[in-house]
Amino acid sequence: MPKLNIALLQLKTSPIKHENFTSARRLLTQALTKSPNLDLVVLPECFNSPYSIKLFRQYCEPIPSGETTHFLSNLAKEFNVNLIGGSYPEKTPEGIYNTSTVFNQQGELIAKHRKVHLFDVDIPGKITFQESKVLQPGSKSTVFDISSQRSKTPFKTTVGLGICYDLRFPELAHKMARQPHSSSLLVYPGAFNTITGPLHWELLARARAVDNQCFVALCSPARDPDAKYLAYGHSIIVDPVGRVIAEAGEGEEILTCEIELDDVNEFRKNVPLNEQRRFDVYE
Ligand SMILES: NC(=O)CC(=O)C(=O)O
Repeated sequence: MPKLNIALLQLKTSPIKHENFTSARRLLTQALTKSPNLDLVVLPECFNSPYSIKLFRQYCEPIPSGETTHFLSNLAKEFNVNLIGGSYPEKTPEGIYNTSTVFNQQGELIAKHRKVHLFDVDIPGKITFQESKVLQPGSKSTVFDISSQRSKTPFKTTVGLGICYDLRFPELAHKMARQPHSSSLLVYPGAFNTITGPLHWELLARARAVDNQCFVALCSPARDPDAKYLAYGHSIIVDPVGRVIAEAGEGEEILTCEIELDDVNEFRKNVPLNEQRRFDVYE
């Protein structure tokens, strides 16, 4: 039975970029001490800086030539682990993107996702956030294959990747999880907040898992009570049936879980939604 061992590193971000690198390395070291068979490690959205419209410009860097990409690539290679580098602001000639990079065990950049749906909301008296004031939206869905030689049960599987607000859009998840990609796991580095987190974080993770009959993993930054933006925390992993199989609290934490990849095919066989869809009716 192929099993994927995953760790979500719910780290507390600092305004000092290098402190975030130190935290990522420290948590990864602890995670591997606890679970030496880790196949995939995930960092949170905006792991190298505070999540702030005012700061994206200050922290942005080119990918792959910037220091954060170098740091992540070296980390993946040094620890011999597949790594989803949360997200960080990417500087390009056409503007800034909120971008997630993925590295294999050799430290090679194997995928890059630019947040497609920008977090533009206004809930009066509660939260106003307008990513589009500073960021450009990505225009592609992202899937990639990972394999692992670390695991006791070597495997190859397809993973879909979104960032935070992307989670609210079932169409993007469907695209990543249906044929021809058939992702068995959808990963979203995400920084929901203390307003929308309690309302929708778990609900959306479970909804995307049930819709697509796959595992869903959301990796949040830890909550920092002194920060302007209060991240929700509660990094979470949901199985293809929609059950929460691991959940963190609010503070800095490493969430690890063993994912039985065969559960995806089994549940898709038992409840064959993919064969039963009626696109003739929906279109
Ligand atoms: N921060 C986000 O991109 C999304 C979010 O907080 C929400 O959808 O709620």
